[in-house]
Amino acid sequence: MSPLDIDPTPQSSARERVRLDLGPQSYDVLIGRGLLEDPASWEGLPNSATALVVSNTTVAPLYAARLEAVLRARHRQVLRLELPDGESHKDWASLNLVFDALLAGQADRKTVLYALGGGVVGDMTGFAAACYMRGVAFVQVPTTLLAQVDSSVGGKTGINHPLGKNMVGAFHQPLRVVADLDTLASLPPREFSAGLAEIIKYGPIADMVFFDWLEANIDALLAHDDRALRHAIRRSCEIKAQVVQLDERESGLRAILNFGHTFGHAIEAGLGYGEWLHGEAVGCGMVMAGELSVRLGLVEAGFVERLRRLVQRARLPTIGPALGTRRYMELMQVDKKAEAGEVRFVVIDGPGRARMAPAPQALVAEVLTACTAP
Ligand SMILES: NC(=O)c1ccc[n+]([C@@H]2O[C@H](COP(=O)([O-])OP(=O)(O)OC[C@H]3O[C@@H](n4cnc5c(N)ncnc54)[C@H](O)[C@@H]3O)[C@@H](O)[C@H]2O)c1
Ligand SMILES: O=C(O)C(=O)C[C@@H](O)[C@H](O)[C@H](O)COP(=O)(O)O
Ligand SMILES: [Zn+2]
Repeated sequence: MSPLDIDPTPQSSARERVRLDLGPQSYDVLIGRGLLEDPASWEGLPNSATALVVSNTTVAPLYAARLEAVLRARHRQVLRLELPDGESHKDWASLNLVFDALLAGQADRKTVLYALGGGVVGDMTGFAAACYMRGVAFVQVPTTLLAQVDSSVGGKTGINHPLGKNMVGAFHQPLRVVADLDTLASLPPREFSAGLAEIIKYGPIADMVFFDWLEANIDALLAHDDRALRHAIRRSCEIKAQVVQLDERESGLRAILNFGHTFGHAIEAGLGYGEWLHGEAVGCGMVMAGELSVRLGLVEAGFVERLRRLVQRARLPTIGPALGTRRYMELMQVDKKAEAGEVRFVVIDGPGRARMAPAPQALVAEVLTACTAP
């Protein structure tokens, strides 16, 4: 059997560990089953007086009690906050609810926040932790596939602005990431597919062996095959860790993790946050950015066909909404990678390699015409 094939063995209880080497801010990403209730997952974290579990109205009823039970052995006071669910609530109002809960609970500088949920909860909790008393510690407990392979790792935190995605935020690394695969059992299929988009992303930008593996195993992933899931999550975290270690604050290289996001964020903001999931917008955005790379003469059309096919097999859209070319252009101006008014895209510079590049407006317009609904 090739090492890339999946052996249909029963679910394993083994835990895996990916290390993010960031000097004094280094931390582990733990990946496995039963991690929420396992005291070993939390060993070594501070035993401060207060812990605040930040979750939302969907995830808290499913998993907060399990996490709190184990945290009660470590913290005298374990508080819980259930935020409203959804991308449209990744805003100042929700952020303020976190500060309200911290102040009402007399949280001090040693308080630890636990972000229990998907990327929305994780990004907001991290940002609240970065701000409260000018910075307290937090732990990521991701419960979506997308959060386990991407958002919980790397320390980007923040909220949306009506005019642009993640426009207000901070870099603030967690103390640890505890990714319990058991939580994925309750994840709706559409959300699972959204997570696959960020997994697929790592192939074209960094690892074509992984891309080949994804082509061979996308159906196993959709079926929640344990070995496939573990491999995909671990490899995604390894690649993200390598990139973040080299360029934590995105002065250059880290921008490759934004492949598909210039188009994708425009879709999310243009529709009003929440109509398309972040992963859906990124899946479609990667195909658009791939098409742009072809038009810039950087990669063969055949490669983008492979990417499009994989995105489709992951049950993600590849045709963007009909916002109109001018509106797309306006929305993309707000992208954080733009410099002096010039939008820069992450392009594929040959399979498995990415970089940032400006692009002539005419080519971007061509891509939008080819890849959006009439
Ligand atoms: N910080 C980063 O590096 C980074 C990276 C990628 C994405 N993001 C951000 O992450 C967000 C998207 O994250 P997401 O896809 O996790 O969305 P999300 O946080 O909105 O979660 C998706 C949905 O699944 C529900 N849910 C979560 N866990 C569940 C579970 N185990 N069972 C059942 N339902 C569950 C949530 O309540 C929500 O309704 C976006 O805001 C995006 O900008 C950040
Ligand atoms: O970690 C990163 O760096 C990423 O770009 C990961 C992205 O998947 C993620 O969506 C991130 O939040 C986008 O960052 P932004 O700076 O473009 O808002
Ligand atoms: Zn993303």
